[in-house]
Amino acid sequence: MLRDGDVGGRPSSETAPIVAGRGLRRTYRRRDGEEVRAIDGIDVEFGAGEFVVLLGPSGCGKTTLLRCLAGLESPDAGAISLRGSTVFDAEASVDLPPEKRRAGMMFQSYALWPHMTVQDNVAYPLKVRRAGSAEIRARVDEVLRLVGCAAIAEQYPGEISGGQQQRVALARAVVARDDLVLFDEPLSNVDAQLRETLRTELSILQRALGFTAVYVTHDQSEALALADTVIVLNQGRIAQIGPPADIYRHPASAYVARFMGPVNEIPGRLTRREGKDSVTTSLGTFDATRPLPSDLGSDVLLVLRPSELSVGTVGAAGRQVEATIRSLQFQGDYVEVLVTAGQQELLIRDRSDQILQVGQSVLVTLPGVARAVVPDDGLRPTRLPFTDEAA
Ligand SMILES: Nc1ncnc2c1ncn2[C@@H]1O[C@H](COP(=O)(O)OP(=O)(O)OP(=O)(O)O)[C@@H](O)[C@H]1O
Repeated sequence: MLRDGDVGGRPSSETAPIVAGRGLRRTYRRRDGEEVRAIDGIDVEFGAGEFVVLLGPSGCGKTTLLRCLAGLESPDAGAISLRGSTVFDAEASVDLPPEKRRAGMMFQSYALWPHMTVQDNVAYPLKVRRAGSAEIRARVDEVLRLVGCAAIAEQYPGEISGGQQQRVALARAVVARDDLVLFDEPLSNVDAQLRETLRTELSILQRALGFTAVYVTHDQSEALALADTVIVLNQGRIAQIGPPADIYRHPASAYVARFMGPVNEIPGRLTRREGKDSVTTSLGTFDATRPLPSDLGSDVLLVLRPSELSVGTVGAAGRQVEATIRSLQFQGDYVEVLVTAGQQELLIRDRSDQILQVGQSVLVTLPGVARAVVPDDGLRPTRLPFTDEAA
């Protein structure tokens, strides 16, 4: 009964992806007349039960893409089909409204209605779809139990905590049991600790109910924690798409590497030894763990995460270089150590309990191989902490 809406031109198919978008483009004209391509030729395909995170800095087009899928925004070009049925096609002038796309939504801007109780808020999407009252009651009870809010069903939003409000909003987004739920930074207004709790709960709920989730965030740790597939956007285009571990360990560009967390970027040149791609840097030559897409002799950056380096572990596997400690910052679980090795600054996450001092000469152990190598874009990160303090 909840699923029999008219959803568009072509018949749905069992094997079709839940979401397929091709050639999506959306241009805005600013007040000053300048055109902004918020999304610029995007192709995507999401399967059943997949958790997809759209990730990138402010203004990269995440929200525009999500709103196009939701039907809240119309692309200028391209086509979108949901479950094999066309819901948008610029050429054929198909553009179904949001209520005909059968997608749950949890958007920052979709706050709970203050004049309705928790259970009425959650029941709303079912009422819009004209579900029967017994069905509504059963669904609302079930989903409020799932998000741990059964006891506050009769309260108004103003009478419950921020965390409870988020859980109720989540309940409202999933109550219709749509196989697609869209999230736009749903946790950005809650404090860090609660955000982690809520994202764990969301992840469990998504696996339990099995819907496809498309989730917008600019928080890379949220993306790594939640996603089956991360799509990193850069100026309206896809910079990289893949499982979180792949994107983190094998970034395709310096842009992606930097966005996924602190990095050491060691400039080098692509070389080959004994038939293997390698990178020659001021700290030595490192064999690549996989063939590199760049040409022999081209300028590249060897990308090393601070946790891949260690301080003072003589005899450890890998390559050791002499360095001087420039700065130390205690972070609880680890100490962030900034060293210089020749002209190269290196940031290290040291998890040992050793006593270190600024100015101390140490051996730093680097991995023996190059796992992440990207074309050198000529930019250098400004995010290394302590850089100003380093002598
Ligand atoms: N209604 C609009 N009118 C003009 N420009 C817009 C409009 N909406 C978005 N833009 C522009 O389109 C680009 C992409 O915006 P979008 O909101 O999709 O980015 P985002 O990655 O979601 O950013 P944020 O994380 O800040 O929400 C930005 O340059 C933005 O300024």
